[in-house]
Amino acid sequence: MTLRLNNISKAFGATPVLNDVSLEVPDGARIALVGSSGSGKSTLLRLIGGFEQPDTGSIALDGRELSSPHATVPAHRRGIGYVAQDGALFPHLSVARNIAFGMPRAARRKARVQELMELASLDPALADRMPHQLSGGQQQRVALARALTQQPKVILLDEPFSALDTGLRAQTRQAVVDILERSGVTALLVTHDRDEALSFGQQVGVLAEGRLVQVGAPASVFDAPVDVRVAAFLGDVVLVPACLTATDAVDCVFGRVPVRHDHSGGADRVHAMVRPEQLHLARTAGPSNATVVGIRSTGAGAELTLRFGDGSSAVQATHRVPLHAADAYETGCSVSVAVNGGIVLYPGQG
Ligand SMILES: Nc1ncnc2c1ncn2[C@@H]1O[C@H](COP(=O)(O)OP(=O)(O)OP(=O)(O)O)[C@@H](O)[C@H]1O
Repeated sequence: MTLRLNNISKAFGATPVLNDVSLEVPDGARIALVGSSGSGKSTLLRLIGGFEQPDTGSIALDGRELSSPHATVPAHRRGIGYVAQDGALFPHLSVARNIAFGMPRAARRKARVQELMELASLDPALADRMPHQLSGGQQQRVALARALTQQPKVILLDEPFSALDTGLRAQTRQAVVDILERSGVTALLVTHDRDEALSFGQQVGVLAEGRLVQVGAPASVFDAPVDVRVAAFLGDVVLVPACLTATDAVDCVFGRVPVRHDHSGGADRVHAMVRPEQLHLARTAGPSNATVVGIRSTGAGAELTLRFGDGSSAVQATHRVPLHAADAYETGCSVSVAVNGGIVLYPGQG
């Protein structure tokens, strides 16, 4: 069931919230939309779910228009399931009754509830528990099982893991991905957590101030962000002034480095972006291009603050090293830093 958003815009009063958003979610795909707080993520889900109407544009599911300037299909007729941030289970109903609640009365069979609990990797022994007797991760899986009872064509997940602590969040996310995969349902997740977005699905979309600024496979969006803002939103960045040579390479503080993606638009001044994970460090008594100006223990290792260049053009970056390698460095020491892989080029400031 392909979900298609065409040129969706939405304002609340005079405040524009979504601006010309188009997106195609292919049948059975999982897509994560990531954006900072207030970027319009929940509003977009609410439009797809039918809880709000777009000002312009249309939403269609497998060619059937759900929202358009001419017609609107009410929320309960869209075949779209919704899982909220806190799961929103009925506190006075057991797990089994929470799940059965979403089923048509005639279909409320114990076997079907058990089937859904199994699909959601929920121990059958939990069937009679009340929501407050479950962990946060179990509550989210019950919420997902309940959303699946109506056999929706699409499931919308609104920051479903944000209330969980770090370990449980990753574990529950993987469980939910497995459940969605088994059920084959098309899923759209919104989150402000970049790691969550990058590990959820086949595609990730970045929302910034109501615009969908980039959509693609997680690795390609992480590797070739369209601008510095998207780059910094999805991961740590090191941005250094660079000089474009004639041979698809730049000269910068790291020496001559190949260009992997050029988003500079032919600007006179350019900046090279690398991820700190690409840096390769070696302590040196010979020629160096950086100085260690700070060392901070992170438990599992150390985070080095490096300064490249000098005076007004100095750039600072942090780089993590494992525990066994941390002893090789001290504040003030010189290091030679090389870049693994190429750089991404953006217009420079000024
Ligand atoms: N019903 C409403 N009436 C007026 N303004 C609204 C309404 N719903 C959302 N907004 C505004 O629209 C903007 C986008 O809100 P939205 O909840 O979609 O953002 P979000 O990206 O999901 O943020 P968060 O991550 O904080 O939940 C915000 O400025 C919000 O205040």
